[in-house]
Amino acid sequence: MAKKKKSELKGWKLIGKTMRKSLSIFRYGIKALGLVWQTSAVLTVAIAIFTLMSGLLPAAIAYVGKLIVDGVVLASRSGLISDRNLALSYVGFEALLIVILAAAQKGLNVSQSLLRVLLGQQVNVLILEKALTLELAHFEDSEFYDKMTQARSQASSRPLSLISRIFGLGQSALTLLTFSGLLLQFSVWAVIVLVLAAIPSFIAETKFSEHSFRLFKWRSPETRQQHYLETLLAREDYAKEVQLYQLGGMLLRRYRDIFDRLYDEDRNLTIQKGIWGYLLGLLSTGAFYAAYAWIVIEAIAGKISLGEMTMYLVVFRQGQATFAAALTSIGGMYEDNLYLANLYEFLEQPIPKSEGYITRGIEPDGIRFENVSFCYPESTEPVLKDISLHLKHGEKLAIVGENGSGKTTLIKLLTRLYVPTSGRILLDGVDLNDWDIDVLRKRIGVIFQNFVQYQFTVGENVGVGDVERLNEYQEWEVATEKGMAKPFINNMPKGFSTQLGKWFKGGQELSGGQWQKIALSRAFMRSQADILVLDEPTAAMDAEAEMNIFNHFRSLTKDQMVVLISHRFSTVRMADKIIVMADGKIIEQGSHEQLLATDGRYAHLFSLQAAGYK
Ligand SMILES: Nc1ncnc2c1ncn2[C@@H]1O[C@H](COP(=O)(O)OP(=O)(O)OP(=O)(O)O)[C@@H](O)[C@H]1O
Repeated sequence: MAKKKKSELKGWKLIGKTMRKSLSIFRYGIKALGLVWQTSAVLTVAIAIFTLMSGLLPAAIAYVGKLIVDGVVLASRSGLISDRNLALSYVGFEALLIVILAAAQKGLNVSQSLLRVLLGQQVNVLILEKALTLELAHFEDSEFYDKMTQARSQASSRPLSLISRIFGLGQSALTLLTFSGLLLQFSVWAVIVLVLAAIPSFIAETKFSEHSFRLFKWRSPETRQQHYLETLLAREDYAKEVQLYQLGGMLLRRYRDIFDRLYDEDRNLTIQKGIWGYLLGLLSTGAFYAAYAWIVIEAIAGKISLGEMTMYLVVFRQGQATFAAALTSIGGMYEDNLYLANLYEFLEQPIPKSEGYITRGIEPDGIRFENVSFCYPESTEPVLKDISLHLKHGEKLAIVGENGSGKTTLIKLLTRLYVPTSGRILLDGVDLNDWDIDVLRKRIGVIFQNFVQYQFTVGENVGVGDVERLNEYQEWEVATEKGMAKPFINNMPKGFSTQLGKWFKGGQELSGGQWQKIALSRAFMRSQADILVLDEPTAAMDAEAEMNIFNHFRSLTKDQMVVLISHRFSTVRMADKIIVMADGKIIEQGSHEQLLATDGRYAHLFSLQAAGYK
């Protein structure tokens, strides 16, 4: 008894699970519909109307088919002209219906194609807008990156696919309902056979959808790896090293290996899907021919007319195909939903909003680090430990220290790309976190070691330093003068209008030092900023350019606070204040003279470098 109850309970649970699963296919339907409606209300309405027409017409056509056959039989028996004309008029009517159906189907196709393009753009913009709100830490988090890649890879086509399938389902439902109406006149059993025969393929479809989505999700890291290898093999900036180190063969092999692994899984899935599809299709075919034989027997027995026989056969054959298509649609919707869940997971990822709203400092105190420590996310090892320093307005600070000592990290905190794990950073007496982020960012001009080489014109490459004055020629001139880029730009045939980089037609490549001069000019372009952060700004420049810049450094940077990272002591010595970092800590600080007098780490490094020049 208890056993029976247990198995009953199990049965209910299974039914509940299946129901939930079936209902879940509509979960993102409303969202997708909203998205599609937002993209183009006109096209959405057009698709709905064409769907309705395509749903209703097949039954009408089948019915007219019956009228034609019966009309032909009648006319051949009676020999009357009026009967012949009636049969012919049915043929004409059917032709008209077919023309309308074809128009509706074409209209559906065209509207869907247009909507697909618009929707693809809309979803991609949504994804990119979201990407703009992300913090640097998100980009460095591989799991999150995977989510974004997944969202981008397919989701632009999925919302339309879901909507098309929902509409398609509606269309199939209409066709089936009208077909069932016709078929019921024959026998209710025929309707039941029609429905039952299609169910096994539905179950298989849902199962395979889930499986293929899971594969897609697991594979995200591999797919990204493949993209990366493609980039290494096919991008101009990697080509040099790939050729000279003869990496091509090895990279291509890795690329192939990943493909082979993925292909094995794909092949298995496709073969399984094919075999199951075939076997379950046999069931449907068997059911169809059983019903066919039944209808034929009834016609021979004279219980139905020839016209009715033709109609039932058409209805049965088409009805079965429609039913199977509807169930496949449901399987597809299930798959679309899984993908859309992924897209919305990405789009709805909560991003902690910057709370800061302060736009003015309390006192002109400059920058102050108070016992700042920092660990990178997902790491417990502090990269900065108890950093305290003060930089007044107009002062120039240089940071020196061995590789990996935390210099760049310190400026990432100063520019608020990251937030300290403990301690605080103040600007003019206000915690950086309390500053309005836009106001704060406007106050800072920065070049990182790995600044971006935009494939834009020379002028724009400088102009991006202050996007509000992106195209102001006068400003480009002033900034490039300061950044020592003016002479070589003047020598270029199109001056500031020269396209840089090799990606686009007519692009010209620059040398490493020339790029760096462009980057430095970009930082000077932000002349309204009162904080200038320069991470190795002259490492690639020739000695003369470097000396020129630093001889005029004070007049170039006027009253700006400057934070400069450099391994070159000739540059560093010009700063008002120098801090020496080691292992995330400040081990010495003072002016060049003070630090030399202390005869510590700085003095040692300075004398090493000076000796090298003797
Ligand atoms: N995004 C990151 N996530 C985790 N750890 C990082 C990240 N960036 C840097 N680190 C680690 O932080 C430490 C300090 O790096 P940082 O780039 O600040 O050094 P640096 O002093 O600027 O070195 P260099 O002179 O080579 O430019 C290094 O040990 C590095 O491995």
